[in-house]
Amino acid sequence: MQLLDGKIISEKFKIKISEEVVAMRKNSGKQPHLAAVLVGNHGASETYVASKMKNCEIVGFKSTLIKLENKISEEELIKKILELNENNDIDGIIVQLPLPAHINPEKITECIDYRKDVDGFHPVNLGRMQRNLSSFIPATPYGIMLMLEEYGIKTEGRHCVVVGRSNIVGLPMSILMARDSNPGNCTVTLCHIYTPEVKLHTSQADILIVAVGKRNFITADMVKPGAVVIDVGINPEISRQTKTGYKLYGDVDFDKVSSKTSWITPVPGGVGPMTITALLKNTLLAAKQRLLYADEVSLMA
Ligand SMILES: Nc1nc2c(c(=O)[nH]1)N[C@@H](CN(C=O)c1ccc(C(=O)N[C@@H](CCC(=O)O)C(=O)O)cc1)CN2
Repeated sequence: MQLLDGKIISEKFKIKISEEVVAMRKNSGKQPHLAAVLVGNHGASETYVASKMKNCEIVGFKSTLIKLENKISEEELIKKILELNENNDIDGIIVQLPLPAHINPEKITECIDYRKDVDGFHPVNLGRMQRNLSSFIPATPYGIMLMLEEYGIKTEGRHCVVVGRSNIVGLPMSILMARDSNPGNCTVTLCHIYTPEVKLHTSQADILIVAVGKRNFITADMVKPGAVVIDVGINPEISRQTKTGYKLYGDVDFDKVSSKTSWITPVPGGVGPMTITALLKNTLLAAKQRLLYADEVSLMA
């Protein structure tokens, strides 16, 4: 078993991004700028957004955090996003998920200018991605693709099983792995938490990607010997010893599964850091596109 180390890979990518930012600033005076909208006081979201802002600083981006109250109306939030769309200094916009229950995330996603949608959640980006056209790819699946590429994992002709069909991870992941690309060109099965006898599918996977948000969902008997296992789950649990603080667990029973695999991601330190790095790459791309095609209607080639 070998570890797919997201921490190491993400550091390598961040060095490359920083170098590109230095060159961009020197040649054009432009500095990529990410705006993050955080609604309410969701603890984990606050941590993730803080990490995004810190990483922007590390690679030399500008960043703006817009913190809004939990009780903000959908209309007010849309108004805020439309202002960010119009702000010429901002290249990328993200709205941290989940949103409070009274706000429809689909409606919010569609309000973001797709040319600034560095989360890649807008239907235009999803459609373009499915057609293998230039687009922003959702950060977690993009981070996984970068990791597979970096470690030289062969995907072509292999059977990839994705468990979890969310719009931000499972669904786009299944599209990317099926696309005519490298990584990609897999035979893909997309399962979800209600798929009957999910083990019948997972145990046939050469590449198993799991994003269901349930600790120990994948046990050793569900994994094919020699499989590549990518664990997207982040499940915090209070430490049993200290009863204070928490430890993070994935969706895969790492201790029992890892010895059966050829490659596996740890949690933490696997997919999570790559998610942030992929967002930085998307923001840099947005800034480059805006610089190149400042007066064009469409920014995508
Ligand atoms: N607008 C978005 N909302 C959400 C996304 C997203 O891509 N865009 N994804 C997730 C959360 N997420 C990013 O926002 C995210 C999750 C985890 C990590 C990460 O670095 N995890 C670390 C552990 C961090 C910790 O100690 O808590 C790891 O796995 O090593 C980064 C980003 C939902 N919402």
